[in-house]
Amino acid sequence: MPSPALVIDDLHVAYAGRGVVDGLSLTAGAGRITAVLGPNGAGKTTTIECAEGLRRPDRGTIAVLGHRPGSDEARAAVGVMLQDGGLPMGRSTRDVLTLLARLRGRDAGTEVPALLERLDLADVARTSVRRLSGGQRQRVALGAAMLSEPALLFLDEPSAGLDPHSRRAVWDLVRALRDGGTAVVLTTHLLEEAEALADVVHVMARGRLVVSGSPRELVERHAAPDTVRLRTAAPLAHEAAEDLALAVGARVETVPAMPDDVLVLRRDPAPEVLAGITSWCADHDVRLTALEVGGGTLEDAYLRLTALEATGGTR
Ligand SMILES: Nc1ncnc2c1ncn2[C@@H]1O[C@H](COP(=O)(O)OP(=O)(O)OP(=O)(O)O)[C@@H](O)[C@H]1O
Repeated sequence: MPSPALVIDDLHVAYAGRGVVDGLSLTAGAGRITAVLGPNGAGKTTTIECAEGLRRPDRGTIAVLGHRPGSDEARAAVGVMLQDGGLPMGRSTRDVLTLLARLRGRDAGTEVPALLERLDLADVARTSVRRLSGGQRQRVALGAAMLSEPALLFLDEPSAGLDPHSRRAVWDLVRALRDGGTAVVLTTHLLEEAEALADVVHVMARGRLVVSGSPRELVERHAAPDTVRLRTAAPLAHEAAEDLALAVGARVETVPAMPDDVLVLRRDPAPEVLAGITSWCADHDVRLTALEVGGGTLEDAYLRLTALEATGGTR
């Protein structure tokens, strides 16, 4: 078996004496999408910056295709999806991609128009990056990363802020890179994105690895099997969610914080429980917009794993 494209072994990083990465070890393989997940402040960015050679670890080793991060060999092999700041704002979409293609000695005349089509950017080929929408810029950044054909590509929330069509287009491109043999390392807070893309997920919390596995393994091992997920036209307040749970003998797992969030209840989804939920909603003038039962999602597994970590619990 070929050795992994990225090997992180016993990484330690402290800022002003405060440890933020604490003995982290993980790998990412060629031809695989590896997602690194974790709450804000878990140490994901710090870890990735060490792997990119932008930050020196205090302890531990990192090998990028066998090379030290930041070395010429590692730099030649690594691609990073630049966020807004890295793109030349005054140049047109086509110019940016053409310049990069030429720098890499590629056939810009053929490849750039094809890439613009693929990224759904043909209509804004002549528009300056400054005038593009956030989602369009995101796609230019991904196109730029693709042109460099890296062996190891770091992506930070590649579909953040994109509409659903563009998000799916970006996911297809990321999968195509993976299928071409690139080792893709993805950090994201969008669990749906990790579930759709990742072959392997590493969950971090407080600078440590909590668990690793495929999305399916994590769901099977860590998501609650008896789950009822419901969405309402307006998010339910905490007390209302507790009242509903009490009415049907369930436990509140997650309360919605944002308009599109789901309320997750722990309960065997027996017919009388579902009937109880709908009649509670009718009695309280609450409009149900979605009701799902059964096996959990990666989001359920993640929320349970990171909640356990926060309270120091065991799995
Ligand atoms: N340059 C720095 N100086 C001091 N502390 C820092 C610095 N960079 C990051 N930190 C701290 O290190 C911890 C880990 O930060 P990091 O950005 O790696 O987390 P993260 O998992 O990427 O979080 P997020 O999901 O919010 O991006 C945080 O507590 C952060 O405040």
